[in-house]
Amino acid sequence: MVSGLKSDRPQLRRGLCYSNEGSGQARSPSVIVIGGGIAGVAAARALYDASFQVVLLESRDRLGGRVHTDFSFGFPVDLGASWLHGVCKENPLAPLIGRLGLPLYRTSGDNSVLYDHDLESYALFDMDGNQVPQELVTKVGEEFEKILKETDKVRLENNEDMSILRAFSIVFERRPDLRLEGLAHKVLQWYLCRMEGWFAADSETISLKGWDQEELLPGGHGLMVRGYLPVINTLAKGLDIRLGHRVSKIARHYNGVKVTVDDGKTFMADAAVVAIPLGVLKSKTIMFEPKLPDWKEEAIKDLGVGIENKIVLHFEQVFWPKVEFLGVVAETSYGCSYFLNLHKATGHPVLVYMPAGKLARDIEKMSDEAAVNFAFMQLKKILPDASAPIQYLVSRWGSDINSLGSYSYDTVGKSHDLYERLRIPVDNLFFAGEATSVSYPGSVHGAFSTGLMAAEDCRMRVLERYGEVDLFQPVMGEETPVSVPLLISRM
Ligand SMILES: Cc1cc2nc3c(=O)[nH]c(=O)nc-3n(C[C@H](O)[C@H](O)[C@H](O)COP(=O)(O)OP(=O)(O)OC[C@H]3O[C@@H](n4cnc5c(N)ncnc54)[C@H](O)[C@@H]3O)c2cc1C
Repeated sequence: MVSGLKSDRPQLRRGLCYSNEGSGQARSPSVIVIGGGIAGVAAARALYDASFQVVLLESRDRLGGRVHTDFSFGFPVDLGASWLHGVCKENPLAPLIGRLGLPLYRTSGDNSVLYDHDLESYALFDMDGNQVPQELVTKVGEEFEKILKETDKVRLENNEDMSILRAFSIVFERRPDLRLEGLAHKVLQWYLCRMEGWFAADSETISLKGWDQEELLPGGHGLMVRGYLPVINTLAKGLDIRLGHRVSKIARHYNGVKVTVDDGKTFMADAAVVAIPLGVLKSKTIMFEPKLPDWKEEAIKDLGVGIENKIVLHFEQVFWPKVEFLGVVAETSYGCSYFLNLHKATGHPVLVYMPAGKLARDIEKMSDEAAVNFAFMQLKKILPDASAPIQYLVSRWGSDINSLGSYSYDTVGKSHDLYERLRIPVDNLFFAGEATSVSYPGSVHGAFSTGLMAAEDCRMRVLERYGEVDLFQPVMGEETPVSVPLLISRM
């Protein structure tokens, strides 16, 4: 339970002795949070409520990071995260979403195939615009599950890791009866395409050993109908936030940290929470002094980061079937595609094209207009009478220097404990963000939890140094969460 929604901040206690570059002034413990995504904002909120002096440095001119609700159509549309994965009270974000009264629209329930789609929620078409019969979609969905079970056997028999794609081909060699032909094969490729979307990566790079190690909460998947931004804004209320502050150097000393931003300005504190994306850490654009230990650098290098994007198309009116997803099946998963129908959840005539992996990377090389045209051409294949969009939005999470990727995933041959290694603190640096979440990587609720965890570790460590652990409120665990039911429509 985040204590961040308390309106009255406990009184700062004085008397902790902190030497700031020789100033020797008595002051309260202090922390710099780097990165204003959900992880950073949650950490900053928790430490502020635990009476720390907190400053949050964010490189963009907005908060939220990979939570990005855009309002340029006159209503909220999420260009980054839009689902709450696991619509249930066990979800770490549920108390906050419940208390804010934010409605959720469930696109799939507990009976999801693989992770995020159930069999009733979509309409699939071939390239000629013929709808795939629903019985075939259901049958192939069941076959897909059987194939996945067979890959499990392959995993158990082999010490060496391999890609999901390789495991599929081994299964087909052993069980030719699971091979599908013609239209059924194309539908199977569509399932694979959806699986690749979940990891934002291609099946030849996803680890057989690691792909299902995350924890899936019950309750299916719910779209945040009013966008995710209210969650960020609530957590950020009253904090000292410096937008447009791109951190370029993080130096740690025996008694604190010194953080430098692009224009040379420096900030000092007892500790820092580093809540920047894995892609940015990989790019080495932030200098750590002294350098991070080898085990941390290796974890940064080895954990995968994939790309998923959204091309949001706003139409004059609805001309498509009333389903959650529209899909195009093809010979290869690269050729398949899908659109999320936002009309069902929000009432607005909007379709969201969502490419992932290599396709997303290829589309990022195009101009916005060309990307929109590409998505529209996919739509025209299945609905030849489709009218052109009146407005659009295009995300570029792979090339945006503030993210350099969409979310993390397990690559072939690398251990799942990389997430934990990314999280482990180094001296007075505490790490947070989706890529530090062992249980829920690549998600908003996972990133949120790591923010709280880093805040609590930081609080303990800083106060232990002064022998003051009992003087300050714990970051979490003392409040009994108020149970407010989630507002869910569909199912
Ligand atoms: C297209 C897409 C769809 C997604 N869909 C879902 C979904 O439906 N449900 C779900 O649960 N998750 C989804 N995710 C994943 C989810 O968005 C992320 O896991 C989560 O938002 C990550 O939060 P974070 O705080 O770890 O990182 P971020 O939100 O990326 O925050 C990091 C912050 O650090 C800032 N920063 C970067 N460099 C610097 C620097 N040098 N100095 C200072 N600040 C810096 C960034 O600007 C950013 O604000 C999706 C992601 C994408 C991209």
